[in-house]
Amino acid sequence: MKIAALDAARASRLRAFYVLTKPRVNTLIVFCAVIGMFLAVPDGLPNALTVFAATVGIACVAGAAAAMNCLIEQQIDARMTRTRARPLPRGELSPTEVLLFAGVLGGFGLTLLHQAVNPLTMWLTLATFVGYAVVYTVLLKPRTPQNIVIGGASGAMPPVLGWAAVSGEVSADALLLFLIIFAWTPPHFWALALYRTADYARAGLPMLPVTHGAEFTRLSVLLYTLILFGVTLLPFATRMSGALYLGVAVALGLQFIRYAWRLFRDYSDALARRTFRFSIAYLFGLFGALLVDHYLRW
Ligand code: HEM
Ligand SMILES: CC(C)=CCC/C(C)=C/CC/C(C)=C/COP(=O)(O)OP(=O)(O)O
Repeated sequence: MKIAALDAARASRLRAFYVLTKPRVNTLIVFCAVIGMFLAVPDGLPNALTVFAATVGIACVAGAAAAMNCLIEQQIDARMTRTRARPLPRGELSPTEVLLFAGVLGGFGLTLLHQAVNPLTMWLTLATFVGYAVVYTVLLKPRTPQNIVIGGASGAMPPVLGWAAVSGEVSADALLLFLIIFAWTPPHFWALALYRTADYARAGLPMLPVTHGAEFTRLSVLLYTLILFGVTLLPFATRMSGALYLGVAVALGLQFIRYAWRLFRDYSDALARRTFRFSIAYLFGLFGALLVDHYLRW
């Protein structure tokens, strides 16, 4: 009986560490990095060991960045309905444990990238970590409603990291992939912020719907969705990708614009929630199409 209770306590602590790494968000982050690795090889497949080490390394550093964000924002998280069940506000883990966990996980990831991938990828991943855990979380998020536009630069880095891991350089094509996620982030986040405005206001965070109101935010979502549509045409325009990619990008893009237009004209929290969920399926679909198109043209 006692042993069973101990096992359950250990399992729940392990689970708490896992939750700290924001595994669902980071699944898409790592997915985009892996696609970047495959697209970096003009014809053929990337080296399997490099792909494996880079994937594990980037995932570990991204998990460490998420844990640092949870550590820095524990008081804020305690005030928001969406985040108050996280391990720190619930008291499941101590701040020291979280700091150690982030240090070990991030240190392992960076060492792996340096030793088994290349130093460029390690430095770019470290810069992405600092961009999210320090520049976005500490400096921008509590200060300006443009926090996620500027901070989005670190979220847009994963395909660049993947590209650098396999090719040892950052090419113009990799920067196109960066631009796609950079333009995608505002509609992704502001759709959520629209139906979580009360949460952000309670936490004292200057998110766009809190500082500029719902209507301005809905207009901003629509404008960024249009910009995103234009940006997603660039891989085809530069011949990086072919007709299959173009077809998927246009179909997904029109659907995103439809969501954003309806959100602008006829707002409801349910629609904002659906738009947010669609934004995630959209990015999975778009990056999936880049990969399939790459190998069909090969
Ligand atoms: C500054 C940039 C970003 C901000 C502020 C942001 C914000 C958020 C927030 C607040 C959530 C809800 C998380 C939760 O309830 O636990 C979320 C969910 C999510 N985000 Fe983002 N995001 C950003 C960038 C990204 C990027 C770059 C990706 C992937 C490439 C991404 C993928 C996801 C996914 C997959 C979810 C769904 C998680 C779930 O189902 O629980 N986000 N995002
Ligand atoms: C090293 C590497 C690849 C790092 C990538 C990490 C990264 C840039 C993630 C951005 C996506 C993310 C977790 C946003 C959450 O926003 P938030 O922190 O405002 O959300 P919250 O309110 O749920 O805490």
